[in-house]
Amino acid sequence: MLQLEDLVLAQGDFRLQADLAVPGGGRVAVLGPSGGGKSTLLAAIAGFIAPQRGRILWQGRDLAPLAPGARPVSMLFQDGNLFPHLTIERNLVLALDPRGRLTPERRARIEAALARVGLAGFGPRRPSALSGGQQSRAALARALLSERDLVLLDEPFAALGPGLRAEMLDLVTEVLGAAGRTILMVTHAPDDALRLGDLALVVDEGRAAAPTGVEALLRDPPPGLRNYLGH
Ligand SMILES: Nc1ncnc2c1ncn2[C@@H]1O[C@H](COP(=O)(O)OP(=O)(O)OP(=O)(O)O)[C@@H](O)[C@H]1O
Repeated sequence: MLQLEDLVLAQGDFRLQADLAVPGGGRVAVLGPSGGGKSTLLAAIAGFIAPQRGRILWQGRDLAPLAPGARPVSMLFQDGNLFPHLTIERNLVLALDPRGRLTPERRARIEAALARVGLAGFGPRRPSALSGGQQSRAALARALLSERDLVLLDEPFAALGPGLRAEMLDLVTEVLGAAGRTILMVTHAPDDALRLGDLALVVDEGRAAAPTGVEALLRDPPPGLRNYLGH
């Protein structure tokens, strides 16, 4: 379980409060208007922003003393998930060894992860030789390899067309969901929220609300979300 206990985050004049829990293995869409604080929330969980107050706990353990790299968190952004000068294989080995040393055993694990996301044989290529969708798949393979319990996705597929986005979300559910990962994904698209899983949380007016059922939330959205969704 991920617990945000009496949390207050600050970015300049902006303040965000959260007091909520996400069940282990949950797949949660993070919804809310632009500038509401969705990225701020994820950045704090990943350890890029220190809370002003409160605690972030994973399985009862306070994450405060842990630097971002030591947290049980892997993060996917819209861009910049892969180092452009490294092959896919070299990018992926970083999930297994921070110094990037390839061994036959690591090579085999990388190839298996690539096959899992439909990229068998792509290891020797550089990211620039992959399409946008393939790059997203490679980033997912890295998250799978890293074996970190919490996966935070900040609009990772926003640049992809609707068909490809749906495919990637199914892959997230199939590959990371099946591995028991707890997933928080920022999205602006209600369809994506429904596709990801059964929970959603709203970040609006300085507060991150507790996760609730995504279908009920979208059927009867709170006022801030209603305006944002154009209801
Ligand atoms: N480094 C910073 N310094 C000062 N203010 C910041 C900083 N980063 C973000 N903010 C402010 O914090 C607020 C929340 O931003 P955040 O990026 O978390 O929102 P968001 O919900 O992810 O928005 P979007 O959907 O547009 O990506 C905004 O008002 C933003 O201007």
